Amino acid sequence: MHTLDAELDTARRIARQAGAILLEVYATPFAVQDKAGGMGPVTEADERANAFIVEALRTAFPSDGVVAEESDNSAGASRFERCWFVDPMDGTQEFVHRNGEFAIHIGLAMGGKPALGVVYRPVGDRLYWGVVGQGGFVEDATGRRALRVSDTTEPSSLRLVVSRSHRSRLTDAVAQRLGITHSQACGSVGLKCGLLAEAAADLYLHVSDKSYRWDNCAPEAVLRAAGGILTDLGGTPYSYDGAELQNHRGLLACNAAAFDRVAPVVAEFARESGILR
Ligand SMILES: Nc1ncnc2c1ncn2[C@@H]1O[C@H](COP(=O)(O)O)[C@@H](OP(=O)(O)O)[C@H]1O
Ligand SMILES: [Mg+2]
Repeated sequence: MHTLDAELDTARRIARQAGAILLEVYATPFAVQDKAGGMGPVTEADERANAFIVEALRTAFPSDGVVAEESDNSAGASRFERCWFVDPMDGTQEFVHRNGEFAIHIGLAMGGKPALGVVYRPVGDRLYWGVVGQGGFVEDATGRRALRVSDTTEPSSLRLVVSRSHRSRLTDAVAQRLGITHSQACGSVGLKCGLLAEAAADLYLHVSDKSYRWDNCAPEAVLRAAGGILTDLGGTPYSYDGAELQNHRGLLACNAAAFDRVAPVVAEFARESGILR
């Protein structure tokens, strides 16, 4: 079997280099613009990191597809056997609020499934990576540790993590239905999945249709490498072949031990709320 060692080394190197670009801009009084279509804020940092990562991936892997948040993805209707999904800065709102909770996502999907993911938090120099089926690691100044999700099975005992800036009323309602009492907020889809992958949280819910495959490809690969699961709110995995980019059906990320008890409750809630039809 192909090991993906070269892909992993390259993605980790590119993520760290892109992190340096984000930090360079973070140290300046950067301007913030609103993207068209309610797509949220964007800064010079998102755009510079996007251009750098896309160019580096195209040079290293010229025959792969590359879909990136700040690129023109209008060719997205084509399907790729191998496709990179890049979020040059996930958690732009947190970058703007200067709380450090933003990350670079570089994920590789093969045959529409996440195969490899790198999630890098420049503030704190924290790098998560994983290859599905082969495990994953987190590395920071304190060292390198293997990733493994928690084994809590009881839904009401799960530690929920939710968006800091895009928390919805619906997220609180579904948490209440599960009987959850413990929740924390954190910016970035990748950093939330990282918390699950290192067993610092057990469940993540994103109850909106306003996320895209670059938000979840690398996070899903890291989480699956650690033994976790990421699906839409109906419990169905997303396909990452490039044909559809918007996550119309929200996000559910969970440890494997509780997934079968959590997913039906979340799906029923999502159907009642009209998020799933
Ligand atoms: N109004 C909204 N409601 C829900 N999610 C939104 C949103 N606007 C943007 N998002 C998505 O939420 C992602 C960040 O997740 P979080 O809120 O968990 O930090 C954003 O990624 P970007 O910051 O890369 O644009 C974006 O895809
Ligand atoms: Mg994002």
